[in-house]
Amino acid sequence: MNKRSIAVALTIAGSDSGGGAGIQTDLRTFAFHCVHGTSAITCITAQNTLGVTRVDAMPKEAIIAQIQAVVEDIGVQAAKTGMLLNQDIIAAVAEQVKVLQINNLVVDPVMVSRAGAQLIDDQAINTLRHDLIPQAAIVTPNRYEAQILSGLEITNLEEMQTAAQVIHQQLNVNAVLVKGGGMSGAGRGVDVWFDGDKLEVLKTEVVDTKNTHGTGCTLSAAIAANLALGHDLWTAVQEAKKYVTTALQYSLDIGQGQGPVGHFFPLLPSRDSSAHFS
Ligand SMILES: Nc1ncnc2c1ncn2[C@@H]1O[C@H](COP(=O)(O)OP(=O)(O)OP(=O)(O)O)[C@@H](O)[C@H]1O
Ligand SMILES: Cc1ncc(COP(=O)(O)O)c(N)n1
Repeated sequence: MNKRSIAVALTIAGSDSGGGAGIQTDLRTFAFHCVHGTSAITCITAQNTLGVTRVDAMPKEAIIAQIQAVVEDIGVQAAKTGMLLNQDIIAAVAEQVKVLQINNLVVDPVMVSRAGAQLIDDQAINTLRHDLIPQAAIVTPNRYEAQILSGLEITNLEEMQTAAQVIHQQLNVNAVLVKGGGMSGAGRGVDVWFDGDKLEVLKTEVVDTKNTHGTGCTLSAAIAANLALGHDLWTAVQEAKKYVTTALQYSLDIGQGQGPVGHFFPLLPSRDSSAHFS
């Protein structure tokens, strides 16, 4: 049989039963990039477009076993973390990243929902800050997460830029991308990059849709996929930003609340096709 070579990426994240965020979104994003997706599930959420109704954590040992099973046999060129839920899980994941020498790690520090609600406790945030984020190639906080990590209030682009620099310095992390999905007006969709050298603003058009569920997961998974493919970090971030913008343009109007972004847009016969969107 013909042995094909393919890049491999790992997502360490939670399951979203509604398929709009978490593991489900990450694997679709990897697949779109022709990267083989592997996963370590940290928790199971009962979730839909209206919100989360229940969360069950996986046992720490089960999470460690999943990571080891993937890395020790298959090997990964890049990885991302998403919802890690509690301090125990964050510490276990940080330990595995170190011991297994997982490179090209994208940390999406899922702590606060877009609506501003804190999802993990203060102890967990400390462990994220001290044990996991310093091992990342890049950390991708949203507006509220960047406020927590920097200790600064963020209301405009200038404050996003200051926060990115403060996070870079205080957390000793290689690069920071502060995401602007939670900003208002024209600032929505404007992200800020800082790597200790270049301070860059990533701008795209504002996509006018309520269906933005899973944008953060999609962006971090796309960065990981591009790193797995061998792109440098800055290129990976720029490509991922383009991808999430198009995915937003093709977001899915399903459920009664906030629908997910669409990952396989080029495969759809037509945006207006009633067969797909009715
Ligand atoms: N309406 C929009 N138009 C254009 N880009 C957007 C829009 N909303 C979010 N984005 C982009 O999506 C990416 C994810 O950012 P966001 O701030 O939404 O992350 P998040 O809060 O982690 O996401 P989530 O809503 O999935 O929790 C960023 O690149 C951001 O600029
Ligand atoms: C399982 C899971 N993981 C992550 C998020 C947040 O995701 P996002 O920031 O992309 O909305 C979520 N809602 N559910």
